[in-house]
Amino acid sequence: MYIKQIQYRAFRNIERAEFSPDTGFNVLWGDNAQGKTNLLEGIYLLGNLKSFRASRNGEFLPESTGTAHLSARVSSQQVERRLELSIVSTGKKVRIDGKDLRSSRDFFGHLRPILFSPEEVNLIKGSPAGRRALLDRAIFQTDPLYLERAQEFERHLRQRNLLLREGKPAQELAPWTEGLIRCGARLRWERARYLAEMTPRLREVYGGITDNREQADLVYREGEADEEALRERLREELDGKAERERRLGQTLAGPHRDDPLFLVDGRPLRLFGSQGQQRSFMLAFKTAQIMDLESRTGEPPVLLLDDMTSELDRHRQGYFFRFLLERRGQVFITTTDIQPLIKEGIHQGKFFRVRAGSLQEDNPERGKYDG
Ligand SMILES: Nc1ncnc2c1ncn2[C@@H]1O[C@H](COP(=O)(O)OP(=O)(O)OP(=O)(O)O)[C@@H](O)[C@H]1O
Repeated sequence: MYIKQIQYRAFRNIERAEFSPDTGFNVLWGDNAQGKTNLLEGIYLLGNLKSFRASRNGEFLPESTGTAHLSARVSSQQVERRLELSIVSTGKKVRIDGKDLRSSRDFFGHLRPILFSPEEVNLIKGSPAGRRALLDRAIFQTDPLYLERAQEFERHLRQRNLLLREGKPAQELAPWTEGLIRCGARLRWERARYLAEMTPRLREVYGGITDNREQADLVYREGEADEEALRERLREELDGKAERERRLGQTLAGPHRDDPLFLVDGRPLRLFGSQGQQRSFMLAFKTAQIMDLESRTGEPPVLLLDDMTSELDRHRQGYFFRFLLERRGQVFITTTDIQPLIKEGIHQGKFFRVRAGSLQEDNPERGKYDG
């Protein structure tokens, strides 16, 4: 899977930009606040319809008004498609090959970008919501329907919480409790199943980064069980908390309260992890995610690496760049300083200089490595 060509119009500080990326490495380099991350964000939006850093549509628009347009020609499994996204402050509209889509569901899966950004490392020590989001985003990349199932769960959760807050009697709550158990057990099952497949890879990669001096693990509840057993378990949890739920007016058990455990040598990183361990863990998580997605879809996903050099030391960078250089696949890397990338061997591909929201192809090292 790769982007053949991409266009931006009136998107953040990018008035108009258009480029044809390399099928391998693409380095977007320039000073701070020039628009490098905005360029990555545009790609991320074309894959996920949701940003990694903004929640309101208005934030994408210059002066918060007008319409932003993003479009890309994407090649996947030998099929080329044109993905288009228009954003106004009140919503988003999507088209594929010039046709309006009624549901965003049909938009997903044509471009699957995986992002590695420095801010994400903080999720490991932050609130459980961040760790859940990391896991949920990874699952959504493998199965876009996961989003719909998560939304269905949210709907039941909101309604059940409302009834709890209003102190409604048990019989009025019952259908929502049943729905919540059904949807909640399903989400737990999908999370456990995903992790059962990806954690062996994560352990292996983490071992590689630390020369097998440390062992990583990611534990989500008790692991995989069949859906029926998970339903029974959630029902018991809710029964046990019924009184407190009434008092507090909220649902106290379910996938929205779970906290996936990120462990090194059996100890939670959240409590005991050093900065270095958190970074290594995130690197291993992302690498395992890439490998997993690649084996499921049969083609490498598009990688977006936002300013990695600021976050990883030479050893970890070296490990990751060796992995990237060995695989096929399209990669977009932003940086203020290209020298460390060139030292790691990333001198093939295309270099784009980013200045005040515009970009120009410009390889400062051209010629040096030819032949
Ligand atoms: N909605 C918007 N309208 C106009 N300009 C915007 C909008 N949102 C962000 N910007 C501008 O985009 C620039 C930031 O771009 P970006 O975050 O891509 O920087 P960057 O090149 O990645 O920098 P750094 O290296 O510091 O991460 C800033 O100049 C900011 O003012």
